Amino acid sequence: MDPVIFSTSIASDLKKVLSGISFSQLFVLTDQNTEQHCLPKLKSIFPSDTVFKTVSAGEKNKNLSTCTDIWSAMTKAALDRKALFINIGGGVIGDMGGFCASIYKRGIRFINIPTTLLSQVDASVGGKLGVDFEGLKNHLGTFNEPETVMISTEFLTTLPEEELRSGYAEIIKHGLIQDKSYFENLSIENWENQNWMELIQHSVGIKKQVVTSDPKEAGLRKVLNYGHTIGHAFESHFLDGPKHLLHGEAIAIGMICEGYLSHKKLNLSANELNIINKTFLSIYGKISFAESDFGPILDLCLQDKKNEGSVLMFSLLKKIGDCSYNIPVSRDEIKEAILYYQNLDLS
Ligand SMILES: NC(=O)c1ccc[n+]([C@@H]2O[C@H](COP(=O)([O-])OP(=O)(O)OC[C@H]3O[C@@H](n4cnc5c(N)ncnc54)[C@H](O)[C@@H]3O)[C@@H](O)[C@H]2O)c1
Ligand SMILES: O=C(O)C(=O)C[C@@H](O)[C@H](O)[C@H](O)COP(=O)(O)O
Ligand SMILES: [Zn+2]
Repeated sequence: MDPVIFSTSIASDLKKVLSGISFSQLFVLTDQNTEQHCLPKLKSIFPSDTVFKTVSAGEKNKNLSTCTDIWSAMTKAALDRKALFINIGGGVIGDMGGFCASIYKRGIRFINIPTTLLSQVDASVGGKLGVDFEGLKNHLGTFNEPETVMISTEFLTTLPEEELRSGYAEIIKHGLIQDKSYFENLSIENWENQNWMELIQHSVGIKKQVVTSDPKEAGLRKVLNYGHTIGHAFESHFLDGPKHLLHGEAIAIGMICEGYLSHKKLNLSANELNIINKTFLSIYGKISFAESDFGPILDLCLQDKKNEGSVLMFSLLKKIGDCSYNIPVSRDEIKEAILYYQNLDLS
């Protein structure tokens, strides 16, 4: 069975899925927003002994302390190894809940119901699970696939616009790394009004094709990380402060900086670099930061999972729709790329 179900009637489809799985008990994880906006769409179908657990929302709670809280709730409920864990939420809940399920009693099965655009187009597929640690993105984690992923655009109706916009960055990424015509057909000026299901299905198709050929990121899968070396560094650096960036906003910055590196190191044409810059700047604008931010952001890049020893390895574009990986980049070149972003003209 294809583990990804595109649903137009999420409650009845989940009921059907559950009737086909034998489990001892259900454990349902939400965050405070998905408890309010998404759980009510499904609650009536859960058996009366279902255990519900809600955690605080957002990236700053994607950590071991929240995992401990989740594992305590699972233990208190005496979940056995035939229990089924259901994640209802965005990428934070999917990554962290999947991780908690995969570790508890050496692993119980889980289902993902992604409720943000970002988690539907990207985090839904590929089995990357984990949490942040000591300020580093997804530093602790594992690969493990859910039993099923159920995607419904019904959830997007309550999603704040900035979260929709954040998810759109991963859609643009999919075009840039693998599919030029997908990128060219995105209506950037009118990005809020799209046929979301069509885009989700296309993005999931691209992602599936990549992760099927390289599930554990030995090689090709690194292309999905375009924009993420520098993007994750920005996301981590600004996590606790007033300039907090959503994942998609951070990787949009990363994709501009890494577009510059692509131009410098792989001859991405000036014209295509300009198109990439205009695309991201028109949707995400520009953030400003100080000279004092550079050092910590560069240090964070040193911890990227694609690096080999002390060599920083990037995924960069040869042209739009064609991404290479394992490209060594020096600390000075990263600094130059961030300066390039800082000096870009918004007009
Ligand atoms: N595993 C992967 O392959 C993968 C891929 C991409 C991103 N990620 C990770 O995903 C995370 C980002 O995911 P995200 O953008 O979904 O963030 P998120 O999970 O924090 O969700 C964003 C916000 O939207 C709220 N929300 C979720 N669904 C809602 C709904 N339907 N209505 C109203 N509010 C809703 C959440 O409570 C949260 O406040 C990052 O941690 C990133 O590292 C993982
Ligand atoms: O699925 C992948 O592989 C990706 O790199 C997709 C990214 O969009 C996603 O943000 C992922 O969580 C990043 O993984 P990491 O290995 O850089 O932590
Ligand atoms: Zn991402």
